[in-house]
Amino acid sequence: MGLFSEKIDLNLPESEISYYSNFLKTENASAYFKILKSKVPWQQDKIKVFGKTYDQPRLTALYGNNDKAYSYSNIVMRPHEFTPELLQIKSFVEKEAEMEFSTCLLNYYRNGKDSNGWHADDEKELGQNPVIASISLGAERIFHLRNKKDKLLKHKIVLEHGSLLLMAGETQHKWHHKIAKTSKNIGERINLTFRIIK
Ligand SMILES: O=C(O)CCC(=O)C(=O)O
Ligand SMILES: [Fe+2]
Repeated sequence: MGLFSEKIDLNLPESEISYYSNFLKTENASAYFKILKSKVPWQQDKIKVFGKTYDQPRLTALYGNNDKAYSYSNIVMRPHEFTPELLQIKSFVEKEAEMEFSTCLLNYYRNGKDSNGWHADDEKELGQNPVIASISLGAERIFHLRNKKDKLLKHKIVLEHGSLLLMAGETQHKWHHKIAKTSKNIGERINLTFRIIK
């Protein structure tokens, strides 16, 4: 893990969110990016919006230590077996979060046009008050948070290469989050979100 990793608590109401820049050393983060980009069987899912079918604006993959599927927005994902690199990252994250995860959902944002719309990770198979641990590799993207009840209550944070974002407590019940599209000419990004699927 990075020598200068520093924990920042976001201190937003109705949430428990902390951010660690340089959670992974830059060179390790770059090596993970490269190997995951080439090794992961990235899949293109379809989403349905008002009855029309579109390509989801990013590629994804699911890894898990059980065979439990993960379903969200009409997509059912089946897990692959963890690879050595993912198990290594998982163990770093577990040490910081002081808990074990069963599953990792990976997102591959090919450029600034790829995105992840407003949502909460509140599916019932994630359990009550799920802890979500999110590692960012590659291009920086802005992570937007918006309170579900008070939509004027918003926050944003830049997710840097090698960073860790931890969301816990009632965050998923009270807040939505998204990765917005950007017209900036930016590179690719891989995101890993560790979860427990029951
Ligand atoms: O790419 C990110 O940082 C967020 C991913 C996310 O919210 C999700 O997969 O549920
Ligand atoms: Fe999410």
